[in-house]
Amino acid sequence: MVPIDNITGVILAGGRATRMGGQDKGLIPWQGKCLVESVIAALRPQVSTLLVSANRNQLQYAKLCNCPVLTDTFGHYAGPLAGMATALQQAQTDYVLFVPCDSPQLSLQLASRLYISLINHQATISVADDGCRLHYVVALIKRALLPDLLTFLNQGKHKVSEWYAQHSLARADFTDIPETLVNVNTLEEHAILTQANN
Ligand SMILES: Nc1nc2c(ncn2[C@@H]2O[C@H](COP(=O)(O)OP(=O)(O)OP(=O)(O)O)[C@@H](O)[C@H]2O)c(=O)[nH]1
Repeated sequence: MVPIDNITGVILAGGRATRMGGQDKGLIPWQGKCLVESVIAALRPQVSTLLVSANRNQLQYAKLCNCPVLTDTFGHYAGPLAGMATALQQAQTDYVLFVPCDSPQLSLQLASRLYISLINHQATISVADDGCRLHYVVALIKRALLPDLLTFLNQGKHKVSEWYAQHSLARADFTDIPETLVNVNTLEEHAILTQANN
């Protein structure tokens, strides 16, 4: 059984979105709403508490998501790990499920697959694998890793894959539903995905 009561869900929305021309990705249109609203809808039933990690438009995120919005405390736009660290500090649960704000088709099996994989591999981090690549910011992480992450960041390091490589990492299999991990980084990808859903 997946311990939903013991999982905090965190939407990472604190990037610069340079490939999107600087537009805040979570707030771009998606099926008549903002993209982050689709992420929230998929994540909410799978976790006990929700948090958003953002470095701009915090009021808008708070209204749309109806949950606390955290601003990175480890440098401005220092990368996803900075948002993860801030969220791990705030979370009260043993597990924290991170998702990006730009993946509008997330599976309702996300938490269960990541959790089962983490337990089966006796890992501390579980990452979604679509068969072609790992989605580093779709991950279930044990909150107990916070001190280690702080040490890593305090060394001036920011690379997600480098930090993960220092830990026991499980790969959760999403090869049967890779479309649930698709994210939109550019206006072109946004247009293609919008068209595919019409
Ligand atoms: N909290 C926080 N989240 C971040 C930060 N950088 C990236 N993210 C989030 O992490 C996820 C993956 O980020 P990327 O798409 O690789 O980077 P990005 O800055 O959003 O976009 P590009 O500038 O186009 O690479 C997205 O959901 C981002 O919002 C950051 O500095 N802080």
